[in-house]
This record gives sequence, structure tokens and C-alpha cells, in this order.
Amino acid sequence: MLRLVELCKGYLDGDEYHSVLQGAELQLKQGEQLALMGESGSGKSTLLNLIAGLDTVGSGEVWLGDVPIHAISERERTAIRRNNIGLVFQQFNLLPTLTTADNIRFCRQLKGLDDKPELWRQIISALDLMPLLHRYPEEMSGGQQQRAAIARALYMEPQILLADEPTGSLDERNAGAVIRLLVGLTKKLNCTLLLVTHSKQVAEYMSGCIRLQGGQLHVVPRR
Ligand SMILES: Nc1ncnc2c1ncn2[C@@H]1O[C@H](COP(=O)(O)OP(=O)(O)OP(=O)(O)O)[C@@H](O)[C@H]1O
Repeated sequence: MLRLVELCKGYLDGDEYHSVLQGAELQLKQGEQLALMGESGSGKSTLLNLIAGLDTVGSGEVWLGDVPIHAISERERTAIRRNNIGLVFQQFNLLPTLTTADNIRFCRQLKGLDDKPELWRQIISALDLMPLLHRYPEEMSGGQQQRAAIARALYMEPQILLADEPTGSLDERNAGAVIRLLVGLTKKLNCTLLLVTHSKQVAEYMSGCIRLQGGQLHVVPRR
């Protein structure tokens, strides 16, 4: 469902071109769960941004199902993102004027889907968000906002969920619980999961692991 072909991307730093992705290749099946690891600055966020269509490729191809993300207009990319891609990024991007409950409903409503009480209850209870539903983002800690952002992404039932260190603001106990929920619910929803993490422990929960190194993706073999 996700296919990257010879993906390249770089940035101009003054007069100098700095290459980040240099022919990254990947194939992910629907429902597969992959951890993406790599040193700081190796290009993990850059890669997620290209898959989400938030940035344009230097060269190469990004296919989401039969949609060529690399070749469509910004407007089409926005529509694809709204309907098919769940995002949990390092900036949680919760809307400051909405309560947690409304923030979590927001992406599902934007997609035009009705509420799904059973899924709602499952997500809210697993992420322990019940006591926070009436609060605004500024009234919540980083970890609480992160849990709300995860709930919002799951509740829209995306085809693929892209998560950039989704447990970065959580303590170990919460992080374990959140990862188990992410893995469990994405499996249940047959949603593909690509999750950036620096933690080997977190990566173990996924069905596979790849490392971004030297601008290319390498499969990390299981022990
Ligand atoms: N908009 C930009 N303009 C110029 N350089 C950029 C831009 N975005 C990213 N870079 C550079 O590209 C490289 C890869 O950055 P990226 O954020 O993708 O790395 P990362 O692997 O996600 O790092 P981290 O683990 O620290 O979050 C870095 O050297 C970064 O400085």
C-alpha cells in the first residue's frame, strides 16, 4: 500500500546542497507495522513529510496505493491526507480553540464520517483521556496532548498512520501502554503503521524495523 522508489530529497544550506535521502526504497503492505529508526538528522521526519505530501520530493516516487503522491497537486495531496493519512507529529497540532473531545473528533468529521461510539470508548479508555475531554490544549501537559493527538489520528480510521516519536513526551509506563494501544488498534483497523522511534524496546512491538542510514533504508533483521 506504500511504495517508495529511489526517493531523493535534499536542502540548500547557503550555496551548498545537502542531500538527506539518496534513493530510499520501501514497500509496505496494508496493515503492516514498521518501526523507522536512525540517528538524529538522518532524515526520518523528512521521509514522513514526503509520504504525507507535506513536502515535495527532490526525485523519485511515493505511491500510496495507486496514488502517485509525488506527481499530484498540493490540493490533491491535502485531500488524500485528510481522508487516508493519520499524523502524530512532534508538534501535536491540536487546535487551541477546541476541547480535547472536539480535537479528537475533528479529523473524523473533516473526513465526513459519523461518530463511532464503540471505537470512541475504546480509544478514550485505552489512552486514559476521559478526565481530560473538556480541557483545552493549553491546560494539558505535553504527554497529555500527545495522547490526544494519537487519539485524534486513530479515531479518523486512516489507511496509514505516520507517527514521529509518538511516545517522546511520555514516561516509560505510559509509553508502553500507548504503543500497545497503537499496535493493537491499527491491527484491528487494518491500518498500516510507520512509526519513528529511537527506542529498540518500542521497535520490538512492531512487525518489522528499518533503519535510515546514509540516505537509504535498510531492513534491520530480527534477532
Ligand atoms: N526545511 C529544511 N531546510 C533545510 N534543512 C532541513 C530542512 N528540514 C530538514 N533539514 C535537514 O535535513 C536533515 C534531516 O532532518 P530530519 O528532521 O528529517 O531528521 P530526523 O532523522 O527526523 O532527526 P531527529 O531524529 O533529530 O528528529 C537535517 O540535517 C536537517 O537539518
